[in-house]
Amino acid sequence: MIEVKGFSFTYPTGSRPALSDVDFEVAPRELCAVVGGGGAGKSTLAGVVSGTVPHLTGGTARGTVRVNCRDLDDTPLSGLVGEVGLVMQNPFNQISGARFSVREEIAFGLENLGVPRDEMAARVDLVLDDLGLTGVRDRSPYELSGGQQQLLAIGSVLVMRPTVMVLDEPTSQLDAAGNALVFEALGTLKEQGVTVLLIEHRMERLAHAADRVLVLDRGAIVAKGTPGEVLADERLEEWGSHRCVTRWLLAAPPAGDSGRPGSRCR
Ligand SMILES: Nc1ncnc2c1ncn2[C@@H]1O[C@H](COP(=O)(O)OP(=O)(O)OP(=O)(O)O)[C@@H](O)[C@H]1O
Repeated sequence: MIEVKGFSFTYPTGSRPALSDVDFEVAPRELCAVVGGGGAGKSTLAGVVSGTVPHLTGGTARGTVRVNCRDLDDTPLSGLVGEVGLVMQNPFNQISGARFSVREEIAFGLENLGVPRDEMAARVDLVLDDLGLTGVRDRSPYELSGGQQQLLAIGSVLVMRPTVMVLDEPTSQLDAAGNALVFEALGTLKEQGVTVLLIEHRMERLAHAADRVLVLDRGAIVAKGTPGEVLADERLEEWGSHRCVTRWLLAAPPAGDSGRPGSRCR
């Protein structure tokens, strides 16, 4: 579960806040998409929820960010391993380069944590199966397509069993086939109970994939709601995002939209 309340942040060299008074929650098993134009604050928000901002960047922050009821202000980055996973734009940059096969690459993080060999093998096989990578398990990560490499990046995070995953434009470097693979994987994450924050500038797939959509503009949330509500908003273009009005796009409400699942912190 992600809870962000009254959060503002300015980079050390920033002349204005990158995020201003941001408020939202994402419940367990929910996929919340964040859209907005260039410089709206999307990647900064991804960094905030994954704990790198302001821990690694410095800067001035106000407000609270809690993940699974833990205040990130008081939690060192090492304390988030296994709790929050981050997947970035370019899958190529996320491959360690230290392992020869897909299977070994997925096992890499578990090896570093000293997870026993049998458990590690079982967890890796499960992730390979969940993401449809079993057929390429013995291949070099560098022989995979862009979409498969992004699945590998997702798998390397998923194997750590995070309860929250943040994906910062995971499809921006991929072709249509790669896009489809990643969006399919997002469904798998949700099925496994992962809370997902997806930064995405392309709207096409959000109508069916997201439970909630937030629109950021110059650091502030200017709209939030179901995909049907937000993607049909005439102001989207003003905010630097393209409006999606085609009937087929909004025809089917996303699964689970009738009520928000999940729990609250006490
Ligand atoms: N490391 C940094 N130091 C100073 N300012 C930064 C830094 N990173 C981002 N900014 C500024 O913070 C604001 C928000 O940037 P951010 O990258 O979060 O937006 P974005 O919505 O992800 O944009 P894009 O879609 O272009 O990647 C921008 O004004 C940007 O110039």
